[in-house]
Amino acid sequence: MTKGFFITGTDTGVGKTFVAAALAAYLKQQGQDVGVFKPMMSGIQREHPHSDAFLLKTMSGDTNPVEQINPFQFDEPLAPYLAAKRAQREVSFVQLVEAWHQVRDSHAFFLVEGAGGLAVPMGPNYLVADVAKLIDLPLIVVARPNLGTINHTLLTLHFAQSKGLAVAGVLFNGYDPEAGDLAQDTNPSLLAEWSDVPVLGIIPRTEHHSAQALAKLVAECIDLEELYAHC
Ligand SMILES: Nc1ncnc2c1ncn2[C@@H]1O[C@H](COP(=O)(O)OP(=O)(O)OP(=O)(O)O)[C@@H](O)[C@H]1O
Ligand SMILES: C[C@H](N)[C@H](N)CCCCCC(=O)O
Ligand SMILES: [Mg+2]
Repeated sequence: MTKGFFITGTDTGVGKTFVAAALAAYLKQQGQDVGVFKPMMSGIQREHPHSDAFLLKTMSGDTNPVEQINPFQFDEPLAPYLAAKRAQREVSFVQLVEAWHQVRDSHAFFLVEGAGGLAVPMGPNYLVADVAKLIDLPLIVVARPNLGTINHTLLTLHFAQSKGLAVAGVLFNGYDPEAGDLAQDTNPSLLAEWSDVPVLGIIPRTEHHSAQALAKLVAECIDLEELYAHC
C-alpha cells in the first residue's frame, strides 16, 4: 500500500514544487525512502535545473530515471492537455495509469505533484483531479497567503470534495511580512471558520532553497503530526 501525498494547489505558480521538494528534502534528511512522481510537466525541459522533475529528483534522491519520474513532458507553457495537442500528441488515461504503475512499487512513500490546480485538463477527457483520484493519496493543497486566496482555496476544497478526494490540509506558502497585506494574518483563521480541512502551516518567502534550508523550513513551519495523521 503506497503512502504519501498528492501535492496540488489553488493555481499554477503557488509553490507545489517548492513544497514537494521541501518535504522530500526533509524526509530524505530523516532517512526515509521517498519517491517522487510528476506525471505531466509543461513549459520546461526535464533536464533544466529549475524544472519540477529535476528539483523533485534532486531533493528526494529518488534514483528512478527522470523519464519515469516525469513520463510526459511538453515544451509549451500551457495546460498539459493543450500543450500535448499542439504538439500532435495525446496521453490517454490508460497511458498515465501505466506510467504510475511502472514506479508506484519502487518506493513505500511517494510525493506526487499535479500541474497547476485541480481542474487543469491533463488529457482529452480527464483533469488533474482525476489523476489524483487514480493515485489515491491524500491531497496537500498549496495556497497563496494573501488577499484573494480564501476564494481560490474554498473553491479548490469544494471541487476536491465533489471528486471524492481526501485532503490532508492546506499550506499557505509565500508569507511576506513586508507585503503590507493584512489578509495574510487573517486568512488561516478565516479558512478554519469556513472549512474543516486543517491548516498545516504557513511557509514564509525565502531566498534559501538548499536541501538543508528547505528541510529546516518543513520542520519549523509544518504541523507534521497533523500531516502524518492523514497518511
Ligand atoms: N516560499 C517560497 N519562497 C521563495 N520562493 C518561492 C516560495 N515558494 C515558491 N517559490 C518560487 O516561486 C516559483 C513558483 O513556485 P513553484 O514552481 O513551486 O510553483 P508550482 O505551483 O509548482 O508551479 P507549476 O504549476 O508551474 O508547477 C518558483 O520559482 C519557486 O522557487
Ligand atoms: C506551465 C505551468 N508551469 C504549468 N506546468 C501548467 C499550468 C496550467 C494552468 C492552466 C490554467 O489553470 O489556466
Ligand atoms: Mg511545479
